[in-house]
Amino acid sequence: MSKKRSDVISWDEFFMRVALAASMRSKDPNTQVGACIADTNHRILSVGYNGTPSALNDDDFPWGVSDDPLADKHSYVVHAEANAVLNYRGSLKDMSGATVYVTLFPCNECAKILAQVGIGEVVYLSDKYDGTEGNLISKRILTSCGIRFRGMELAER
Ligand SMILES: Nc1ccn([C@H]2C[C@H](O)[C@@H](COP(=O)(O)O)O2)c(=O)n1
Ligand SMILES: [Zn+2]
Repeated sequence: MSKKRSDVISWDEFFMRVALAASMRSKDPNTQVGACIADTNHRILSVGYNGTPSALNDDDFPWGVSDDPLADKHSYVVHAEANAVLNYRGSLKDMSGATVYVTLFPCNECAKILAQVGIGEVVYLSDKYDGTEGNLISKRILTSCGIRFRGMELAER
């Protein structure tokens, strides 16, 4: 009788790879972000990536950055974490204590949304905006709300 496989990927790696796969759907030429929300029973609740609202034709909107808010992508893009929360079709109560796996550390706006739906933990791959104003505010929000956060790395496969 053959033995079961023991070298399976961890839950952390599995959910982060789902988030990474979601990020590959992003049309943003500079920063592609994916998020995967998993509950305490290791079930995926929702997935999202950064993009314009689905009712909006993303060919008609800017993908660059500008001093003019009308011509700046940030004015039109919904963040990956926000989309993951908004895409969920179940009861928001299910998100209580859930973990969000995100390829980029959440901004302060997303931190508020994650706090409001009761997310318990944030696991992130990159923190490339570490130390910026928004990043510091985000960390203050998460810490004050008792939301744990930790970085992780993905091995090359
Ligand atoms: N936690 C985050 C942070 C940013 N995003 C999105 C918003 C933009 O599409 C892009 C950031 O663009 P950049 O300023 O780096 O050119 O990433 C997100 O979805 N989640
Ligand atoms: Zn955000």
